[in-house]
Amino acid sequence: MDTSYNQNLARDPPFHETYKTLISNSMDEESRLKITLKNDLVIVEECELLPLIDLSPLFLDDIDELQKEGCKEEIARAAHEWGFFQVVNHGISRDILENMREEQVKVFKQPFETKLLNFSAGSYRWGTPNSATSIRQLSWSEAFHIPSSALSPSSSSLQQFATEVASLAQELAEILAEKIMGHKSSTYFQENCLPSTCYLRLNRYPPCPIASQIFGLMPHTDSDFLTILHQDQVGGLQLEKDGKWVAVKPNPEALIINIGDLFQAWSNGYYKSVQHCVVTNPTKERFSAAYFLCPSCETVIESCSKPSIY
Ligand SMILES: O=C(O)CCC(=O)C(=O)O
Ligand SMILES: [Fe+2]
Repeated sequence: MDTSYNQNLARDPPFHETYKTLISNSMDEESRLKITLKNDLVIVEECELLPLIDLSPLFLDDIDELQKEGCKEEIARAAHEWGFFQVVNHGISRDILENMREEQVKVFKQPFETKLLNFSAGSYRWGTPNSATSIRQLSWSEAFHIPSSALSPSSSSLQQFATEVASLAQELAEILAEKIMGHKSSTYFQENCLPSTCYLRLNRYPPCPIASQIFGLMPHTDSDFLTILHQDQVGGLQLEKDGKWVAVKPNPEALIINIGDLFQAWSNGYYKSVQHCVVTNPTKERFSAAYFLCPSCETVIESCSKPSIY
């Protein structure tokens, strides 16, 4: 066995050992039924259609109002029709993104035992809680879940990323609110989504030897207002569109935005919180970082129009 393999073993969570029974049961089941994950919903080719929005009109001073409004309209339309979109010229520099990723890789390179020390504090998780009864309920990934306010200056590139991405999230949320309320909105998101309630999730998806059968991250919707995601170039993110899984093609210049359950409720169903998942890769590890715009538990969320469907 070579050294790099040993190093990987030391840092990877013990998926195989822990889920031995579920994995071997599923192997038997697969050979009997010839099923794979991909049979659940039809997969279309990597999606070129996912809206890609140039945000530069929002940040340029010498741009006319019409162009700004056009950009805001595009954002609202994508949130309504897809619940997911990509943005370029988002104002977060390549340096900040690269430094954040470098720091993220270091955090995950720690030995598994060291990462586990954060487990009880709730900031580290791997796999899926013991409740899984089938291999399809497992996630082949590990993650750090960090409230923005807990980022220490020693993790300055993570902090810098969180600060920049937080202000982009606020800006997008205000635009979405403005478009649905029909007037410039207030400071609602600034007041209710504070650094202590918003958080950063760093995800790592180790290569998976049984990639066709197991999710990297099970299908779910996000429960926040909106999420901003930065993924690497490996790919694996899929979202549900018209009853199909659509693969999101990585774009090195883009950040991915998705609407969460709270915005869906707040907008009375106008903006869509869409199911998404991550599929595993047999040979490559994958990293992503997500910022979740969340209010405090006391915030009352009411639909902005009546009759409310929630
Ligand atoms: O890793 C990804 O691409 C998606 C992550 C995600 O959906 C999440 O952390 O909620
Ligand atoms: Fe998600």
